Amino acid sequence: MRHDLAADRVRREPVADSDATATDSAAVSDLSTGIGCRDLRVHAGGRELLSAPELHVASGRTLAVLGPNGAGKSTLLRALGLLSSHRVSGQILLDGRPATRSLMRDAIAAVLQRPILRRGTVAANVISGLRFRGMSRREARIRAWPWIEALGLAPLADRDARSLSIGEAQRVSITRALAVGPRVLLLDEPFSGLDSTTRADLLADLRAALTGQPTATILVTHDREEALALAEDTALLIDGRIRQHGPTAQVLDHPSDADTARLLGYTNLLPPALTGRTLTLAARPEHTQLLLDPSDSHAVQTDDVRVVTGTLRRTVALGIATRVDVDTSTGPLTCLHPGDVLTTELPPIGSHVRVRIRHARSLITAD
Ligand SMILES: Nc1ncnc2c1ncn2[C@@H]1O[C@H](COP(=O)(O)OP(=O)(O)OP(=O)(O)O)[C@@H](O)[C@H]1O
Repeated sequence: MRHDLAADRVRREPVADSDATATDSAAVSDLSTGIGCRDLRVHAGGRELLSAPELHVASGRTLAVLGPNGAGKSTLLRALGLLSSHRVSGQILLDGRPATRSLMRDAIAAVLQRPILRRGTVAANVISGLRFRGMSRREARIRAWPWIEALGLAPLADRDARSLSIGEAQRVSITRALAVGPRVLLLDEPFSGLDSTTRADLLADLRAALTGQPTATILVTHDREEALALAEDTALLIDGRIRQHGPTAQVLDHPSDADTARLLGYTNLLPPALTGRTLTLAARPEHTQLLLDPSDSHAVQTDDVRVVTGTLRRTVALGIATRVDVDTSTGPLTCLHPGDVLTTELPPIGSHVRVRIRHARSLITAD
């Protein structure tokens, strides 16, 4: 099925060639395909919302733009798609050339946080994107049907779109976007309102559907799991600036400073005064654990393991884990023990305790 879809897309989009679908590192630097920008700046309300000196997503690749609320993720997406109502300067590139509104309109499809469906059936909604681009009803149906099947919507094809659950509606919205064969797919937090199972299924189906397609995809999200599931590359956006950009697994596991550490779940910051190291370290709570046995051999410090001391402040049973908060001389630490830790195993609140930290990452700045 996906092979047919890919072949079909190449027939419709002569600009796409086999190089454009490559997923090796060469594709990352291929500036002649996909979407990108140079010296992009966005201003509104008398301040700069975004500054992106350079960003590029090649055809066949997916970039996740990960950032906290208000970081400028939607601002970036809208500016790249020439959809912004703000003051935008700089250059937007489409397949290596300066983009115009009409070129961009033909090239992109967007999926937003809340699916917007028209009246009519699921099938009518999916083909509406193609109809909007001037295709006859018959041809649009022929083009759209493989996507309806690939995204598992065939059993719902004749259902009234207004009767769908939010997860089903978002699936329709994504299928409609894929069916037009966009050269650029912009996804603005499309999974954020979905329960975890629905979200995981849709992410997996979308990833499979995009594989082999000459589409440059940008996913805006604040969720690390979504970035991991969908994107080969990730950019971390904080306060309107791209702080890190690279292969997803590498970016997610190597925060460079305190802000990116917090964004990536490395919420325990350990200053040099606490660890004796020259740089601040950052660690995830799940890699930070109370040493329950005073003679524990795991207490040995190595390059990868630090042991620090503090005072036990509180414990919270979370069902799948037990959270233990410890106050150190330089600030609080959060430990996460898998499963239930019996309260009888824990020292009393206020006790002097030792905490073992593994997989800590050095931050470039000592903040
Ligand atoms: N018209 C405007 N005038 C002034 N500031 C604005 C305007 N529109 C947006 N902003 C600000 O721009 C910043 C970035 O907003 P944006 O919606 O791009 O963030 P985001 O990362 O997508 O956030 P979220 O995850 O909450 O959707 C925010 O601080 C927002 O308040």
